[in-house]
Amino acid sequence: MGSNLNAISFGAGKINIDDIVRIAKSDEKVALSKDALFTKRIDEGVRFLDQLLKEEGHIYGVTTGYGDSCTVEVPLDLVHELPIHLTRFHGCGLGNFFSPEQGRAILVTRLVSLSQGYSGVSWDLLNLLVAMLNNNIIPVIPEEGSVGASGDLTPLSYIAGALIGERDVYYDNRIMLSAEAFALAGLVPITLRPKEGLAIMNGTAVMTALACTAYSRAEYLAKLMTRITALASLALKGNSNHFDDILFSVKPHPGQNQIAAWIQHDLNHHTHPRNSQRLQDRYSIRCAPHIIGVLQDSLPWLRSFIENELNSANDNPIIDGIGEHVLHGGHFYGGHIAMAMDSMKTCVANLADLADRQMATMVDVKMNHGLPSNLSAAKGDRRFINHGFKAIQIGCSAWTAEALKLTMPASVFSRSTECHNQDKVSMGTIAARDCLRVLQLTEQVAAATLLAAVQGIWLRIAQGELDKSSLTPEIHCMLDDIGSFFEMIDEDRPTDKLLRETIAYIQQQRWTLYA
Ligand SMILES: N[C@@H](Cc1ccc(O)cc1)C(=O)O
Repeated sequence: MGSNLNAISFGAGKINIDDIVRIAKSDEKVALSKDALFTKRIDEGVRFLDQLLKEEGHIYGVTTGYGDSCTVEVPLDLVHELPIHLTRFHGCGLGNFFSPEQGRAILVTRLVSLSQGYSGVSWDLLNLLVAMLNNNIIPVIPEEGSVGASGDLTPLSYIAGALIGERDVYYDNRIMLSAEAFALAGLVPITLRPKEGLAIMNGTAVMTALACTAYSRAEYLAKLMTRITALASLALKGNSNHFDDILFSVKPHPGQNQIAAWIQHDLNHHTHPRNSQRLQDRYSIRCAPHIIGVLQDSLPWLRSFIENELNSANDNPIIDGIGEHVLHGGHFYGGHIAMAMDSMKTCVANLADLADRQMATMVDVKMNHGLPSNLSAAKGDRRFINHGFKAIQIGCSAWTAEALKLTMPASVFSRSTECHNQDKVSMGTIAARDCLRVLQLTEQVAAATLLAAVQGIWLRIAQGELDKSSLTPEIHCMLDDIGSFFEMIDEDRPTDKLLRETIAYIQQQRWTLYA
């Protein structure tokens, strides 16, 4: 742990979205900070809780039942069993399991919160979390069962349960009991101290971790849809004046302007028309900066919501060991992440819709300015039996409809629960899961539209209507790269593998866009 000199450290300084995404995707090592104030906070939190227990014998969630059961006084000889019960009765998660990558993101996000030093947890607990990450022992966490406002209690119980050796983990490409994985890695499960079960579970780590990964995908999609729009405009012989910088200077949304400037650059457009003879393109090309710009302009506030939640102590009660206070509140309430995810999924689904409309325009001879029907590259008689992008375009309609359907906000579906103690909850984890699904569907539509636009450009070049030398080096480079795995569709063939490969490249953020 401490010996990892290059490891990113927790407990001093802010952690950002990119850190979480990077650590989730790799086996990058983590460590606890040696910062003096951080060390003092952890030491004093533990000391203060021990002292309170000795002197007053009464602390909520330590010597009482949980939530609505807080009026139940637990006899002192049973207090040490309470955290184990908390982890066990919340072991009722259902649905699919988060992937190892998502599990890593959740684990590290909980570590960021606990290492704020306001949760009263011990070094043993923090060290074991660090060791789990560094040995890649990742809890198998079910996706469903959190209302996102008593924290992600149920899914996070799978971290707490793993720490005491009782739940399944991913380790060494297998799923096994955490006790077994710990033994193989030379680690020992811990006994949770009073308050430690609550500290792990009573927070927003699941939704916040998912929000970090969603942010990274959405940020990339904004750039990718910008590039796809430029490619579609080239394929459609579009009007590059629509992205003119003087035009955009009169509407000052900075993100929208950025998108327009990127498209203008991609289209090699450097002149300003005195009075244009050109037709106006359909909105899915002409208004692309206005559509993608909504996401682009939202990214700063989305980042700030997510990173403030990430760098927060989001459990209850808050333990200020240095000042000697037990502070009761509701910091497990994930309202900011709920709103960020509900908003992000709306912005992203609009990109699916945008791409779907661009696709529809490119395949349709009534709108595509002289490209073949369904963008088929078949020639002569072969045209009669070949169908080009027809089924892919139908697929886009389906993926887009599904994405748009998922934009129903989750945050407005608060249910009063837990005997009306939790009578207003955030549903942030559902919002985050919806958002990830919308991202997946949108990446699918984007992959299809990207391939169609590239095929459209190749056809246009072959028809002698687009001069290759007029393209920017960046566009050349991307076309060449796509040509390395995508052959023009002339004779009908199944394209599912090609589409999956292209989606994977999008998710790996293969193309460096507008760096
Ligand atoms: N989130 C509750 C605690 C709680 C924990 C577990 C429960 O099952 C219910 C409530 C609080 O801090 O007030």
